[in-house]
Amino acid sequence: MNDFSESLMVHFRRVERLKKEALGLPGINLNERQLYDLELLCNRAFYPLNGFMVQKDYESVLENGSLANGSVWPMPICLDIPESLATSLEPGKDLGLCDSEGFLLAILHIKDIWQPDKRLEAQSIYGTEDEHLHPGVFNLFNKTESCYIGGIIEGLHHPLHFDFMDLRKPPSEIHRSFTQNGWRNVIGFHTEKLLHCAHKEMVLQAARDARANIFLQPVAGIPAPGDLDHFTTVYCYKAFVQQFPKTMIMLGLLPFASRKAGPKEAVLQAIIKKNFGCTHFMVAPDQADPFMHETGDHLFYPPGKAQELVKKHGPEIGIEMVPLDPMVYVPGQKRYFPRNEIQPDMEIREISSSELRRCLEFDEEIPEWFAFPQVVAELKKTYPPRHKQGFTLFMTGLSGAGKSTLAKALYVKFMEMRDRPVTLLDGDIVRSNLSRELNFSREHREINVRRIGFVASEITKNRGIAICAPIAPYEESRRFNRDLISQYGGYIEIHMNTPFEVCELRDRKGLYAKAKQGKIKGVTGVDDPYIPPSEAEITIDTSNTTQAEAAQMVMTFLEKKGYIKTNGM
Ligand SMILES: Nc1ncnc2c1ncn2[C@@H]1O[C@H](COP(=O)(O)OS(=O)(=O)O)[C@@H](OP(=O)(O)O)[C@H]1O
Ligand SMILES: Nc1ncnc2c1ncn2[C@@H]1O[C@H](COP(=O)(O)OP(=O)(O)O)[C@@H](O)[C@H]1O
Repeated sequence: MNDFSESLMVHFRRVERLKKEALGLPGINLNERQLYDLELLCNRAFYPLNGFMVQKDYESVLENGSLANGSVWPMPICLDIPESLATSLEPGKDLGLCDSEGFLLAILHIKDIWQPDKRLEAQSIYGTEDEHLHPGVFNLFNKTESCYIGGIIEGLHHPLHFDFMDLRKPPSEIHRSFTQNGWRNVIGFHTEKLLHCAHKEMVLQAARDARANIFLQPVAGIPAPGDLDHFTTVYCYKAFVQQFPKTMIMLGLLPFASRKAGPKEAVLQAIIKKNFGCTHFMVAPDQADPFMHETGDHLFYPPGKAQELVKKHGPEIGIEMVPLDPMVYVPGQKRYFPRNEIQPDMEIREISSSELRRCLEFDEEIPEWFAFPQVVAELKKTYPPRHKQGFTLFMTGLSGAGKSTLAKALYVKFMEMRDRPVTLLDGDIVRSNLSRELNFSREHREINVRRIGFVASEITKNRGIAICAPIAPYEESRRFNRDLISQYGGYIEIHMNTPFEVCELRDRKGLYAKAKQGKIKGVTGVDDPYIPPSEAEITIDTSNTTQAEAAQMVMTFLEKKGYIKTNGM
């Protein structure tokens, strides 16, 4: 047996022994954030940490920005557990750490269990206790359990990933590749943004100044609402890397749960980059700011603070800070300039991320000075122009307001267009198929409406047209659906605000008559409320609008917003 197979055997025996030991252990299924932390603890990206923090390290981090032994460490890496579990555990015992399906990944040898002072933590790490001002504080107060548990970890398996395995190499392998390639100076570039032409100039400038190669390490972590899916971003990064000479740059993904703690998080990123073998670390003025996608006036931390703090701790960590100076395009000279070198008389060009998204949605050209065509091609696969995206028409209103009639008219129009699959989710159809067991209580109506929203979101995601026509009397479930569906395509709420008296007169199903006679209770508009939508895209009163006019109003809206092209209709 050679050395390699022998060490593999030792590893398998250890895993088998630990698995047996773990059979009788209490266990906990980790959430996404905890899994990312565990992965970086196990693969040594968080070196010198060898487990979730113990109490004295945690307190020292909050007080001094270092571990109890004095080595720089800016933020807690703690495992939070509910109090009910904490009271059943004790130091000296073990806890199994599992993924969301209960698959055992590691064993924690418990050293400490304590209740943290979250206000103190918020103030020390984020610089505020106001959860409305900072998403990291919001998560700490609302999405973090009340007890922390610390101790050394013995890893059995790495958390499972099925995507981009070639880009998920651990620090030891990446470090080895640098050495094999003969790279002595390597600049780590940690990013969560899409990268375009100006970024290439910034990276080239930094590489020239430091005579270094580049390790581009985008974050594969927990997406914020409105973020692109990470499949698209990774393909964009691959396309970006192709713009450099092959021997200059290497791409790797970092499984990392960002806390958006600005300067302190930038120091943590610097430690991680050092552990991957980088000698330099590129830091943006707004690095890890919770509002880094926005303009300078909206940032939470003072611009440049992250660069300052990394520079200060760089010598101790063993990594040199390289400032990433934002560049802008000057069309008069057909080149990029650092923003701080722009003179008042120089004309500059920029495209914000929302502007870029708008250009993609309306199929407008994206200038080559801004983005590489290969990156744009990847973005276009995810953001097809609006007329190729899916969308949901969500009609809401009293029974008899004209929802089904309009829904059917539109269904026929879209079927005639034949460019996207169309699904009609009328209130009655849903009630007799998806929601047969539900009644008309508030709770059941909310479930019913959310179910419709879920189905519509799947249809929209797959680029179809969903036409929904429930009463949907409450704002909560309508808002829930709006937020869910708009992630995948268009969401257009149509308020059918036909007056109650008109609906009552129509009473095609005899619903109102039965309510009047006291035969049924909880009828919307009679003895159950209808809360009108506050932000409907279209409002239609069918007491003074014909069926054809109502359909035309919707089609005109869709055309104006780019969701349909009506030539030939
Ligand atoms: N108590 C009560 N209140 C309101 N409506 C009632 C009730 N009982 C039965 N119906 C009939 O059920 C049809 C579908 O209702 P929805 O599923 O759209 O309602 S909800 O969105 O869940 O509130 C709805 O269909 P439409 O007339 O097409 O709106 C009603 O005719
Ligand atoms: N734009 C309209 N103008 C006149 N009558 C309408 C219009 N839309 C619907 N109606 C009539 O109102 C009644 C109820 O319409 P329906 O579409 O079934 O309402 P809902 O689905 O909101 O309960 C039907 O008899 C229908 O013919």
